[in-house]
Amino acid sequence: MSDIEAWGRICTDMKSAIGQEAYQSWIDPLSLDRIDSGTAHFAAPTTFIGRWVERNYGERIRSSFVREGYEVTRLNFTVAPATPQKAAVEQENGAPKPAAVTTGEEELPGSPLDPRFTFDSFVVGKPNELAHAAARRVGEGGEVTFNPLFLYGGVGLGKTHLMHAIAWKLQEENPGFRVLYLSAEQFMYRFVQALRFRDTISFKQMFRSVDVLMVDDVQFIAGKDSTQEEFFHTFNALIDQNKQVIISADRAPGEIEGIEERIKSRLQWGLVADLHPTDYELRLGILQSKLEAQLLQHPSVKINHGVIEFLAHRISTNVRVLEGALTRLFAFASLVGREIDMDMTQECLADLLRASERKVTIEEIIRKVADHYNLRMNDLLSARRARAIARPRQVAMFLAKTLTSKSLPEIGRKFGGRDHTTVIHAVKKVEELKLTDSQIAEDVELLRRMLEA
Ligand SMILES: Nc1ncnc2c1ncn2[C@@H]1O[C@H](COP(=O)(O)OP(=O)(O)OP(=O)(O)O)[C@@H](O)[C@H]1O
Repeated sequence: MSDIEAWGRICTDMKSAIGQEAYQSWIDPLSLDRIDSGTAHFAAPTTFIGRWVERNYGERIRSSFVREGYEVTRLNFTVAPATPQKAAVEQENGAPKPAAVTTGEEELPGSPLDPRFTFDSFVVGKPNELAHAAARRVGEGGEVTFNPLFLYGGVGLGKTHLMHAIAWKLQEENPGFRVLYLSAEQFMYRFVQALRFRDTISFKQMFRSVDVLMVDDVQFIAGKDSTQEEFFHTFNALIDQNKQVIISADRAPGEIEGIEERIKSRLQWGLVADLHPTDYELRLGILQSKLEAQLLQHPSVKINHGVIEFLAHRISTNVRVLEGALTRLFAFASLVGREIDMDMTQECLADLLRASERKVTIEEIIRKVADHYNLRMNDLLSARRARAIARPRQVAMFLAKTLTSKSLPEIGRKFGGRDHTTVIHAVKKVEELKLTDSQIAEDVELLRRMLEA
């Protein structure tokens, strides 16, 4: 089955679902370019059409792709004229062309902004509160206080979401602002094109004429000397004019290898804010907000209590994976007409659950337990039998048994060369205490969460 055939079938369904007129205005002008890494890439005649389709038909298109057997979690619209074949077909059919809507944005060669990535849809928790607060401040415009704003963090933690949210907010607050958002890869592509067509003057003029420049994934220019040089000049020119620059990367400026020292140092001039890995509470908050959208889209699907908590607990890699898991569950449930329960979750997400299994080590457990009870690690490994030490040691052994796949003798060895029967006794003891001693139950739960976060 080709991607195009699948898209053809989706189009036929859409036509009957949304009506000929809406179909003609919004869906027909799109052409599917390719599907890769969970994203369906379309060419759309204008940014406006792409944005409208995302807002009004995005969920429907994504779930239609899932029904066709594709794991599509995102749609990406790039402004491009209709393909020659499509244009020819349109001419033959006399089909009306969609009205071209010109937005200020289209004059700049940036990437389209995702309409879902706004501040309203960004869930804030401890791990991302600084980055969010800084992004909000910049989004509100006004006096430039920190320049550049440098946002960094691991894969799928919300850097692009925050960048888009800033761009939306800036455009909303200052409709005349020239905000240019693009990836570092696109920056390089534009630059190489300019060199090729000997048009670097227009390139420089265009980049220096913006009010706000946002460059996503700047680590991409590592090792690309002339692009770095040009980026450096553009960056300096804008900062000199007091124009806001916002940069994102997957690590802190000082840690990006292959970038000149002078650029690294400039990148640290303003505010460097990182997005930490998500914790359980943040993941729960994000899932709850995404759940609302899924329930709206699939009103007949029911989800059992505990499933969301289970996902927040088990999938701790990145938010994109978490979102994809929820989308997949809902698509599956609506397809088979069953409610989402634990069995379905385990079965449908087996691959994701396996991949995100976090390997907790016994050393980590000993360290965390010692910290928690204000002891030294050596106390837990010692032969001392005082209750203040023996109880935490039993808790640590219990956690080692339940959170790792190590055998009882191995655990015993790690705890100062103890016998496996001591470990069995500790596990039993903590299991009993959890039922009778609420303090122990709380300690164990807290430690488990910390270790699995
Ligand atoms: N705090 C959050 N609240 C709501 N959604 C979030 C949050 N963090 C991440 N997401 C969602 O997770 C997905 C991945 O986020 P995003 O693309 O911004 O990550 P990224 O950090 O730019 O990743 P990459 O390193 O791959 O470029 C997006 O759909 C985004 O909306």
